[in-house]
Amino acid sequence: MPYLKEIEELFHAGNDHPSESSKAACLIEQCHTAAVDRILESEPKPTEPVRPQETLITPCGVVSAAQPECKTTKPESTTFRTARATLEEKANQLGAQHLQCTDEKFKTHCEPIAKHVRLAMHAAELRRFVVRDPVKIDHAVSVRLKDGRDVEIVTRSDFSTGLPVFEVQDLLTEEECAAIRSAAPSSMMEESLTDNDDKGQPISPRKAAKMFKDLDENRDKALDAEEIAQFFREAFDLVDFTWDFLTPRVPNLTKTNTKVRKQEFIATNWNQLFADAKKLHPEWFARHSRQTWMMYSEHSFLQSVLDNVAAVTGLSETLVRETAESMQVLVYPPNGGHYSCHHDTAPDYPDDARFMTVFFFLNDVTEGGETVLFGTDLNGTYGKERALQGEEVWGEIESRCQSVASCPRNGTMPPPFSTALAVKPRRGTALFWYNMAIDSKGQPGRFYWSSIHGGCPTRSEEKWAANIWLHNTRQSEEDCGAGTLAVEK
Ligand SMILES: O=C(O)CCC(=O)C(=O)O
Ligand SMILES: [Fe+2]
Repeated sequence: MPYLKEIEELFHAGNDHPSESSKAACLIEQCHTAAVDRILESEPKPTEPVRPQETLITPCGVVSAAQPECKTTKPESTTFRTARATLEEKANQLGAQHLQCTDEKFKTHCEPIAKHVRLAMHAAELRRFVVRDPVKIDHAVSVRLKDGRDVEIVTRSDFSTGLPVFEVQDLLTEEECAAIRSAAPSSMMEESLTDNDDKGQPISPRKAAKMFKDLDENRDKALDAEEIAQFFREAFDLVDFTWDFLTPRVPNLTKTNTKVRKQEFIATNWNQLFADAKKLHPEWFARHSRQTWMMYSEHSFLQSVLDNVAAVTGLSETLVRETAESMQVLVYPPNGGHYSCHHDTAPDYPDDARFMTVFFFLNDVTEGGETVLFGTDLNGTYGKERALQGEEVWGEIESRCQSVASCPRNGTMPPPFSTALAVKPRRGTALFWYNMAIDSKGQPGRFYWSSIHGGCPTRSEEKWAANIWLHNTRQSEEDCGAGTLAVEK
């Protein structure tokens, strides 16, 4: 038993521990280490192949300015840590404080633990989050899908331009696009923005007075244009408007008198104003689209779509199935259907965040409807530092990209987004990007503010699209997840 000798040696090496208890602790530690080492050597390869390393980066494998926490080139393996934690836990359960690492004790205590660890390690390996190495813009890698088709994964943006973004043409077949569209008829879809229930009804004076007080942040007893804009954004998802639209609807408001006092605030029928805006200017709202969700359990053909997501992202099929939210299908009406710039996840919910976005175009759109990654900067105009900034910088960028005026006009992006990546919808193409970094523990961690993006207004055609979001935690089937594969018997 080679490991026993090793344990003995290690025990001698740790013998200078002063007290009996720390000696025992040391012994257990060594015992664990030896067991884990042994398992690492004998561990059979997982049944599901792990993707080739050169196309992937592990949490700290590629050191980049966008990942300052990843300074080491050789991080401690997550697998090892998980295995160790499992051992520790099991050892404690077995009352391991008094465990002697004799051959027999090793057999009775460490071996069963080892078996457990082997399973844990396999599971850990399959659940390793990896970020695809973007290499550089236009870098292309070919991947064979399960159905034998070859697709190319092309880097459209990398860390130096703000965010790794990849494009895969024809990841969905024509038939898959058609099947998704017919399974989700637009008539059955819901408005993406929940409608205001009090259509046209005035707000009661008491409620209005309270709202006014909350909105008057600078306490000058009047709402200025910025405070009104914030009110519209928060209450109605109205992210854009013109003064000309407001003046006939708000008493005493003119081109020169741009403040709304309490009396006028109470006298204005804000719900009517909102209803008018909805009818006359849908492009002013945060989004104008309809949507529905498709459960993987109800549409079996989507399982192979998930497998293809695994193939191109480099994540295991297990991880993709466990972390995928149901597919969200979207349809944007012609003439102004859009989704203003936003993040798909928020820094405030690190415990269950949408780690990755995989976005599919389900039809060709000849004009308009581009997906724009507003946080990217393909010419490096703003420098790498911008991607590392927090809310102070990105809050300002977000307020600038919310209006549809930030979208391409005649094929070019207006400043200050002239160098942002804009992708034209093409049937079957998938775009994917990361909403958060993988931290040094191999887990999704720091939020990427630069993942801000949006869907630009449609022109004469409608636009169909779908999202598969991969979370940083397992999604239960009721929560839309795709379920677990029986790989860890
Ligand atoms: O339609 C697009 O291009 C973007 C949609 C989007 O960002 C979303 O659904 O979260
Ligand atoms: Fe989005």
